[in-house]
Amino acid sequence: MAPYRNLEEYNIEITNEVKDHFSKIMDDIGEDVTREGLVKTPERAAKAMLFLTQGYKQDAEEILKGAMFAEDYDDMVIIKDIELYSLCEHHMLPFFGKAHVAYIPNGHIVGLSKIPRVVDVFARRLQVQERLTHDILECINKTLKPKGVAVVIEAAHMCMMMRGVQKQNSVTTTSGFRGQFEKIETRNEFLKLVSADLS
Ligand SMILES: Nc1nc2c(ncn2[C@@H]2O[C@H](COP(=O)(O)OP(=O)(O)OP(=O)(O)O)[C@@H](O)[C@H]2O)c(=O)[nH]1
Ligand SMILES: [Zn+2]
Repeated sequence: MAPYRNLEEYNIEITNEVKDHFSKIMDDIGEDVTREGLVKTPERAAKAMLFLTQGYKQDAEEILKGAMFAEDYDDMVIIKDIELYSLCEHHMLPFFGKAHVAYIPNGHIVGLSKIPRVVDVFARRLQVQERLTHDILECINKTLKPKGVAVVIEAAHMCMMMRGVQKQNSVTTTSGFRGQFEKIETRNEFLKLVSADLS
């Protein structure tokens, strides 16, 4: 399913239900939901929440299968610095950062844009960073069946910044490696290329 772009793509019934819930929350926190600036806010918030969680309606394997091409190339392919925005499942506050994904083809390469699309399918759900990392890793491993796949995510969590422990500069790094990336030399080559500034 394509990302939401305009009104018609939102299911009216679900949008209205989520809108009513937001209206109730705003009332519960002490706002006057009838004041001018807030009249459309429950609907906007409902659409924003549905946009940010649209990954539940999308099929990452289908996205990859849609652009797999037979090719002999069997060296490392790295797509780095893929920006991501997700919502932590504990507080439903954003966490955001970058994903670095690599794979070593095994007869098939995949359209490059499909890797960031897969990242988004899993990021646009309620997540923990660890599961997000593994969801991306396992999807590529299962669908593309490469010789190896690696995923590293670096992210900052708003629930640790705006509230709770209130640490502004901590970054969480998670990683997963399958196949040839389980060998230390391959993994190190990937990590070296990801941290290199090529500009
Ligand atoms: N492992 C992991 N933890 C996360 C992630 N996002 C948020 N958390 C943590 O989830 C934990 C939930 O802990 P609880 O003690 O149940 O919640 P809390 O009382 O709001 O905790 P504080 O954030 O410490 O105030 C917190 O430690 C969060 O930092 C994530 O992606 N991965
Ligand atoms: Zn959280």
